[in-house]
Amino acid sequence: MVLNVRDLACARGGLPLLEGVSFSVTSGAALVLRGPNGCGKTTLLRTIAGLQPALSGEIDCPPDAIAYAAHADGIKATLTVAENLRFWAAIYGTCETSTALERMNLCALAERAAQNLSAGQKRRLGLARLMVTGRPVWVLDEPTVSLDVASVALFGDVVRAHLAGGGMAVMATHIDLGLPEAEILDLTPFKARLPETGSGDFDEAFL
Ligand SMILES: Nc1ncnc2c1ncn2[C@@H]1O[C@H](COP(=O)(O)OP(=O)(O)OP(=O)(O)O)[C@@H](O)[C@H]1O
Repeated sequence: MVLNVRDLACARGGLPLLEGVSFSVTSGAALVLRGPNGCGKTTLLRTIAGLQPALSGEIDCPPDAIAYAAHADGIKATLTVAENLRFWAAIYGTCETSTALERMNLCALAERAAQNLSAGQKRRLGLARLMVTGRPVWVLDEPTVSLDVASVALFGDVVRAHLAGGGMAVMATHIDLGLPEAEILDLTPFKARLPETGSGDFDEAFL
């Protein structure tokens, strides 16, 4: 399987952010998006995940191949940890949740309501969800926020195992996940040019 992105342009709030973005990710590979705050990493990931349309360009990947993990963990507050994973497994038509519990160190918390988890524990549960989707393309937006050093290492192992099993990952992260083989794509050169207004830098100063 290959995720192909060709000459993609995307916008947020009606403002073009990125243009001319092209890359390919194949099974077993990871791509890390880099760039300053506000450059459009989240916007690009949302576009790839199908949550918003591209301005132009192509994304070649079956939509049901993608599992997206956003800033919000997407967990059900009143369900327990185990119930959350069973809920997601049912949504995605899979059934095995024990591996995700184990690999994200959630076994001891399995019967705790998600609303009573700490921020890092919630994040571990949100990331465990990826494992029960059974989907090969993981699109990850700052997956390590709130995670301590041990949990970052745990998640790095999970991503490595996903890649070794033929999956792939596209992620925005400022943290080293311990994936030396991951390609880095700096989005800075793909900043969209502002529409011609005739007044140049004056308008840009207010955008
Ligand atoms: N809902 C929104 N409506 C309008 N503009 C938005 C919205 N969300 C984000 N933006 C703007 O779009 C631009 C790109 O935001 P985006 O979240 O994609 O950047 P980012 O590269 O992921 O940033 P960071 O590294 O801070 O997470 C920013 O200038 C931001 O203020």
